[in-house]
Amino acid sequence: MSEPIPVIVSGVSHLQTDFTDSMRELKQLALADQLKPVQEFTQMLELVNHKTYFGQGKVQELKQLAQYHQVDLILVNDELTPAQLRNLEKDTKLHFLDRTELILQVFSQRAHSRQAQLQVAIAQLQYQLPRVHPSGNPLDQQRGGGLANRGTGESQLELDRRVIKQRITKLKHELKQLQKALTTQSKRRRQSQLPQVALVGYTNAGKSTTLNGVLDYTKQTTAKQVGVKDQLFATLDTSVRTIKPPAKARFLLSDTVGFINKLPHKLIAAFRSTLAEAQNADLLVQVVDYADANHEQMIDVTQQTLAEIGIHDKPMIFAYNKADQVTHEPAQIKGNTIYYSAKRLQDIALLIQLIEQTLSRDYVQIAVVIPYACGDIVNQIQANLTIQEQYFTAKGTYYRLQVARSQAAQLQPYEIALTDKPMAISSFHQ
Ligand SMILES: Nc1nc2c(ncn2[C@@H]2O[C@H](COP(=O)(O)OP(=O)(O)OP(=O)(O)O)[C@@H](O)[C@H]2O)c(=O)[nH]1
Ligand SMILES: [Mg+2]
Repeated sequence: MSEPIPVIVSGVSHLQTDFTDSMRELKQLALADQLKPVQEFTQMLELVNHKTYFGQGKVQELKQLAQYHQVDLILVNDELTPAQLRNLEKDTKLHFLDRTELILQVFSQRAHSRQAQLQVAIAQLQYQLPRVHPSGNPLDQQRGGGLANRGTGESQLELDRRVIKQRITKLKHELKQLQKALTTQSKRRRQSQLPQVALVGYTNAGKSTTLNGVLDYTKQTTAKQVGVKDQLFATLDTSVRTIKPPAKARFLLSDTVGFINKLPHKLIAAFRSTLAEAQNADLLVQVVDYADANHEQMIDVTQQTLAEIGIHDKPMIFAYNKADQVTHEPAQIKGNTIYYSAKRLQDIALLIQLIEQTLSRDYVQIAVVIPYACGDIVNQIQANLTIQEQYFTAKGTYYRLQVARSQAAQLQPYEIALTDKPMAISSFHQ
């Protein structure tokens, strides 16, 4: 691997209380992008300078500091406007990467599936579009993989913009095709009649570790474990696993992309479909890094981001993870909240119990008659649902079932009244 590029991490403090944490997070993002922060540079301003972000004098100071440290890449803790970016690069001959572009770069390095790659590429091109400019700064050629500014004047600029727009259209088209196929998969999962539970939360909270813990606890050694890393945005794709707790009803558990403060809006929009599993879920488990002093703000960011992608009013369990770093007490459940460690199997057992309890609160009893021609549905019921009674009738198989409300809705075409018990036949011949 090549040497990490040294960078100065900079930002304007608007006198907000979480500025230090936000700068710390910017450094973690830098590390996640294989950059090496060597110096911090901050300015206290009520409002950022609309032309140069920092005040004019401060920009010269930054230039000297960069020379001193022999650094030519500066990270900025906010999203710069196209004009601020252009002026800063012109005035200093340095290269600037703002928080948005940095997050986009980290995402683009981590994106493995074609869907994630397309989503990030579209967000990156949309970010670049208003920022292409004929500055003549050779560093600009690094931005956008050589696609963007070549600095040969207006016509080249227009050409670049057109090329970017065409690429966006092409990628969006490809994404749409791909999503059609993925929607079919997700629909099939919904038809599996299993309740869907999604792990959501701030990046690095321990969502993937929790999913792996649940797989370990339920001894599902054949189900694939998901990647875990002490790094921001280790997970970019949604993974779904069927959980089979011994002697209990099964459910689907999905691991999703983590959130972060000031997550670029374009990226949120792009990831809407990746988060479809969370949108369709019957229950969300918000994993929180209890050991992080800033965890309350992380919960706020998660709630806001969920609202932005249209997820409101879903039943939610608050899962305060990494309790091992906070207390020696064993896991505890208080209402819809659990304090646990994803690394302790006995804690995972308690989490599964809370999930089951919460899901079963929403359970109903129904009776259905499934025609003999609908073998698929019979298989799904036999494999996944809690069957209380079952026998053959002249019209099909009778089942009395204990199911989540969402599952009941899917079986509605076959539903009969619980009091209405059709006559049994001893066997059937097709
Ligand atoms: N001490 C301790 N560390 C934990 C616990 N759970 C997770 N971790 C660590 O926290 C780090 C992040 O865990 P992940 O499971 O990758 O977190 P994530 O929420 O999936 O993160 P993203 O995919 O980046 O959003 C890893 O280094 C884990 O080993 C825990 O209960 N206790
Ligand atoms: Mg993860």
